[in-house]
Amino acid sequence: MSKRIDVKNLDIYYGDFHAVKSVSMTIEPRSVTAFIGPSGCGKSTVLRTLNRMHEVIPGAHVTGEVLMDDRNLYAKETDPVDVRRQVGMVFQRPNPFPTMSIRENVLAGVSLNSKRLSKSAADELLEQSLRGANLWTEVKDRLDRPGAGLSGGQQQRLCIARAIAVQPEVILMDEPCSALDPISTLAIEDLINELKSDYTVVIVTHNMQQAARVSDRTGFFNLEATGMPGELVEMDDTPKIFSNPSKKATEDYISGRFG
Ligand SMILES: Nc1ncnc2c1ncn2[C@@H]1O[C@H](COP(=O)(O)OP(=O)(O)OP(=O)(O)O)[C@@H](O)[C@H]1O
Repeated sequence: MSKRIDVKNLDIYYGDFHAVKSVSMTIEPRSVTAFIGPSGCGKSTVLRTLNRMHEVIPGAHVTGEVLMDDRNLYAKETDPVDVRRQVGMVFQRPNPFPTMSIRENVLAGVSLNSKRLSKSAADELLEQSLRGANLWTEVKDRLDRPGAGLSGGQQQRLCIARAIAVQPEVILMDEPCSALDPISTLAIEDLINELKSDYTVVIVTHNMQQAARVSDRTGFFNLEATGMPGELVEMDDTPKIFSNPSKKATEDYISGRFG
């Protein structure tokens, strides 16, 4: 598990609108990479191209390449459903399936991928995924209760357990803590730190302290003006980005001079 991603000359469009231009970067395996930058610069858009969720939007398309350990995710023969199984995603608002129990929520993706599991294999995967998401001890006595009955932070960890259950290589997180209180946020941050020993993790965050706390590498995105495409200004080791960035725009942003 855990793969490297190489993005090469990626241009991203919504119909005629050129949203992000010419992104090239490497995302290292077993590490956390954070995307930061002002609103509208394309952080979430870039994130969604890493598991081909972008193209689900009518008219949306990309040019360029996204390679996962040298396999082009946009090659003709690549099945986007398979890509999304290998590259899982966690969203801003926890989104457990409201009518499903905790158990069903965790195993939902596995059933969708039409894997038939024995009861004991399903139980094992359930426990392993919930433990991986640091939720097992809190829910082990109520696995058949609705997932929607958990607190916001627990629901987000349930969504992470659901993502882990299909055994992905990469986990994408789009502002996973923005709907959570500070205690739940810390729980998710601790979890992100643990997840990187098994997965490649990419997180979009508005919170620069969070990027500094959880990530090994940080990419700063920016756009020159409204209506212009966003671009990756620089990507480097997180301590370097926050203490001695190479570009003035990055320094202005992290020192709060704009954004
Ligand atoms: N579904 C869509 N259809 C058309 N344009 C879109 C769509 N989603 C995003 N955009 C546009 O693409 C650009 C980048 O948006 P994106 O949401 O990726 O930025 P962001 O950096 O993640 O912003 P934020 O920090 O506010 O979430 C913006 O101009 C946005 O309006």
